[in-house]
Amino acid sequence: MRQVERAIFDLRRGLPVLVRANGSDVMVHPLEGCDDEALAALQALSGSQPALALTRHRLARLGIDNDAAAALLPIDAADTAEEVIAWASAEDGRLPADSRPAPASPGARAALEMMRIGLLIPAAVVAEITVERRAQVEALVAEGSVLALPAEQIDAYAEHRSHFLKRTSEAQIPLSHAEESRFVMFREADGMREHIAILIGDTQAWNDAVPVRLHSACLTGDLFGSLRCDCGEQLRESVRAIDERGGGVLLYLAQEGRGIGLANKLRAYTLQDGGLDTVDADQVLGFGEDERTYGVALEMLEQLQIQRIELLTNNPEKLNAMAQGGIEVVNRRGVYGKLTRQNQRYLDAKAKRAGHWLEEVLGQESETRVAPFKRPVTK
Ligand SMILES: Nc1nc2c(ncn2[C@@H]2O[C@H](COP(=O)(O)OP(=O)(O)OP(=O)(O)O)[C@@H](O)[C@H]2O)c(=O)[nH]1
Ligand SMILES: [Zn+2]
Repeated sequence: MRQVERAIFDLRRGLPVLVRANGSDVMVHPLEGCDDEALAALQALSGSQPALALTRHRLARLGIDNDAAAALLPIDAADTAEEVIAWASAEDGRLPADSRPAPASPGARAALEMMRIGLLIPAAVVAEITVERRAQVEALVAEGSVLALPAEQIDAYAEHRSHFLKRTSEAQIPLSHAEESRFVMFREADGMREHIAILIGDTQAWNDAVPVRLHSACLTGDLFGSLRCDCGEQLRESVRAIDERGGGVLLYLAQEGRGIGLANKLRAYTLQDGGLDTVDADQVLGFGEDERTYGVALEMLEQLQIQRIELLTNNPEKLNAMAQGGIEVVNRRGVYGKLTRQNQRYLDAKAKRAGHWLEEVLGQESETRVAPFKRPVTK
């Protein structure tokens, strides 16, 4: 596992890494930080012409239907890094007319997975190592200049990361909306992300169905009171509501920007300023409408020995994730922030495109895509 973490650190610093997959090794360079020099270096080192690995979401944005999660686009020797970056992430990015996507190799798929774990733009330039260059590349790996790792390790990492949560430390922190609160910190095994469970009230006196809020981090809203979203108000309102209901848990999850990370969320905001809604802006960057998974939340609930819950959310996906993870959700309560001039478009998109139950805030005329909450069947 440690090799994956090291690789992600190198990629985040803009360095290429070598991914070994089924006997065909590929050199991977993140799209972020890719320039003409990097393209030329990748070509020289690998002995082959690099290609661009893109997600299905980005391909859809470029007008290409792709059943698989990713595909590879050829990069011609005459193409500049600026053009390649535009294909991968510009709102008006267009492919050359003769560009045809090829199926993504296991190495390319693993490359995109690393970009996602590293919270980079999910696009990478990959180049297959030719037989002639193999010895030279292996020498670089042996001397420690290039890091190498097998594609399977990256797949396994993505699958298992939620199962290695360590309860690291805790403390009593009285909050203005809930004086009796205890912060319990959990760290993922790789040390890259930390999540916090805030235990509110006297845990011995909690109701049989524990009020639970799963709150995904939003630095801009939670901390600075951004008016672009409703997160900060939902956070404080949840703490208050949990306290009022006799105590429960707020899981503060390191899933900034629906899982795409703060850097990408800021990019997405700039795209929204150009007219796109929150879902389309993420798609331009290569992301799906919601990149979050709730394995970490389920693991935290398990470690806290919570099995029956009342969930504070307007998001049907969270209910599904809990029910599918074996948690019994006996009830749902909405949690609302104020409607503002600046967040109306965002809340509209949440209701219309992701089916969030926001009629209370937006008024009855807002059409939501899903039926009201019915008690889900649990295992
Ligand atoms: N990518 C992206 N993320 C956003 C945007 N606005 C807010 N977010 C993120 O959306 C997430 C909202 O998380 P939550 O408040 O837990 O959940 P929710 O999906 O709105 O569902 P509720 O439980 O009903 O509040 C946070 O991670 C925010 O950072 C945006 O425009 N783009
Ligand atoms: Zn927010």
